[in-house]
Amino acid sequence: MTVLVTGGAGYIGSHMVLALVDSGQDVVVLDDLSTGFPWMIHPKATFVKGDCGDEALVSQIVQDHRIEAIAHFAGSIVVPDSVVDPLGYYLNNTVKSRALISAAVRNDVRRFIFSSTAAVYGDAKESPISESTPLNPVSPYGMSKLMTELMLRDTAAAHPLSYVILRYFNVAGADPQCRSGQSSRRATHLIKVATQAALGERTHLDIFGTDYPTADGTCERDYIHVSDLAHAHLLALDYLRGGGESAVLNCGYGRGYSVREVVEAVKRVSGAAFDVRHAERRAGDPATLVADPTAIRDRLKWEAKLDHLDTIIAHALAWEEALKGRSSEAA
Ligand SMILES: NC(=O)c1ccc[n+]([C@@H]2O[C@H](COP(=O)([O-])OP(=O)(O)OC[C@H]3O[C@@H](n4cnc5c(N)ncnc54)[C@H](O)[C@@H]3O)[C@@H](O)[C@H]2O)c1
Ligand SMILES: O=c1ccn([C@@H]2O[C@H](COP(=O)(O)OP(=O)(O)O[C@H]3O[C@H](CO)[C@H](O)[C@H](O)[C@H]3O)[C@@H](O)[C@H]2O)c(=O)[nH]1
Repeated sequence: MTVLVTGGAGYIGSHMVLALVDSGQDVVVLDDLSTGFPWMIHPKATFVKGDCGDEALVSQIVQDHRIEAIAHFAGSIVVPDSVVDPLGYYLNNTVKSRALISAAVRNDVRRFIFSSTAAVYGDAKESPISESTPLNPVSPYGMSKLMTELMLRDTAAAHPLSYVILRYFNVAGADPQCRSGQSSRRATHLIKVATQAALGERTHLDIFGTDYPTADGTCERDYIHVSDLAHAHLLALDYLRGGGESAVLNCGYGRGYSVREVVEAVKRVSGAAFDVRHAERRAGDPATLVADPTAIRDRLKWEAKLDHLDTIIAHALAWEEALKGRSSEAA
């Protein structure tokens, strides 16, 4: 029995593949390499280059490899891009997820894990955010993910399919053994950008907005280590294998850090004093996004192991350093 990981050549999917292989499970990666990299694919995984929205291809993979569960990471992830190209995001994140879910149902795959996002909550009025906080995505990206959540819910009500939807807060860090990490040079995520500044790959770092209604005026986020997140996926898979009911679970630690706190921590951990500038607010940034992790702890018995900001930053720095040798390959 084998797990199909879509998007397994990308940042988070590659950590799921590591977690599966490390625990002795067989994996097929389906990835079109639009933002992923061939060298991110685990040598022990079977790789199929293709589109997760190609229902015939997915059906063939399921039959050839006796796929028991699908972990669906493939998608487009840049929030501002989704505002400029909503139809592209609805195609890649929603329409293609529909085809993948359809292939699962037609071929009797009964377990499905989906990468959703805190962006489904939009600018939430409450903190911390629980799964019952009202859903109000403010970007096509968030809406494209919410639509897939709803398709899964309705499909599971009509067919023998169970799912776990994981709503990630801010994913950061890299594999503690430095086997994978965030590799896109164009990444906009704060910790990635700050580590690049610390290593001299950027001239400076902009803090987007210093007048938010937070303790120090900068936005607060709940940063979760990518390997803790991958472990949550393993537990979700075991939970479904054990007959667990479909569930929607927030993934975060329940502790927020401001942009200034993150920048100071990157300076401390790296020992590098890079240039930090104050810039205008970035459109669409909520002031505070912090998860209430009660449900995932209760339901999956998930325990964070790497929940220290300095640990997340140290691993991100180590990966960024390792990437330097791959500068011609990372885009
Ligand atoms: N990075 C974050 O902070 C974050 C936060 C919340 C949710 N997510 C979700 O997690 C998932 C993984 O994100 P990531 O950060 O690893 O991004 P990523 O860009 O590194 O990985 C996405 C992978 O999917 C592949 N892909 C894209 N479209 C495809 C398609 N149609 N068919 C096959 N492969 C395709 C890409 O080539 C890439 O390897 C996404 O669904 C994203 O929405 C990410
Ligand atoms: O150079 C930078 C980069 C970011 N920021 C700030 O740092 C905070 C975090 O920004 P990120 O870009 O790292 O992450 P986001 O919170 O915007 O979004 C991420 O987390 C969300 C959930 O919380 C979604 O899942 C989304 O897909 C994912 O990109 C924001 O206040 C942002 O304005 C800066 O000040 N300077």
